[in-house]
Amino acid sequence: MNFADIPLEEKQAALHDLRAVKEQLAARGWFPGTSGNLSIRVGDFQPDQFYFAITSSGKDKSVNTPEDFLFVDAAGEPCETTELKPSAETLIHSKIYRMTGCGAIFHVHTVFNNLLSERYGNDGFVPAQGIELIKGLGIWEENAAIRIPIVPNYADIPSIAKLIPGAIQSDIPGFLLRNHGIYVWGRNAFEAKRHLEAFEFILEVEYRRLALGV
Ligand SMILES: CSCCC(=O)C(=O)COP(=O)(O)O
Ligand SMILES: [Zn+2]
Repeated sequence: MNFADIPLEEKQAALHDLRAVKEQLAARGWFPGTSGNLSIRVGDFQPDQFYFAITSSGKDKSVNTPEDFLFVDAAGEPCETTELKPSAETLIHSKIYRMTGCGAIFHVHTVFNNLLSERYGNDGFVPAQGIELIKGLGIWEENAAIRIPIVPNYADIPSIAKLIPGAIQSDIPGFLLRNHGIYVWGRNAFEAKRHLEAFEFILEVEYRRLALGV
């Protein structure tokens, strides 16, 4: 399927959903200092041919403008002639889509995801157990224990993208970038947002457990 063959209504729906999620996450203060990026995939998926709408690079994600999003292909190249630049982290989104076939990917920087990725960075994962919101990740086992993967952070985004296949676990829809932020994904925007909120809740509980020594 070529980009031009994807129905206009589907593209407009993706932009509508991206704007709604951007506003909701901005209201939580999850885009400090122009950080963070969001994407939603459109059309059919093949590992080497797919398309997604993604936030433009360097924008204040807490304000709405006509230049907030653009469509790119699997290589991260804009689908249409535009002055806009896709997120600097577009290749990370592209690699996650390629590996998972998911429908939406959200990335935010928060204090809790930064602190815990630093605390557990040498272990390669943040352990979490006994938190009801683990079910928000789609894991419904009794007293589930999970390990949230941590990927080293580099200024060179292709170097990060290369490490992503090793960090993707079939049952954990996200990973931390050390001292940087969190990436989450889902079949659609609703699921990816649920995963993001669940991860952030879990990380805050684990941080506070460490702080309280409980
Ligand atoms: C200003 S934070 C550094 C860049 C970053 O990590 C980020 O999430 C935002 O980059 P983008 O190009 O998507 O605006
Ligand atoms: Zn980032």
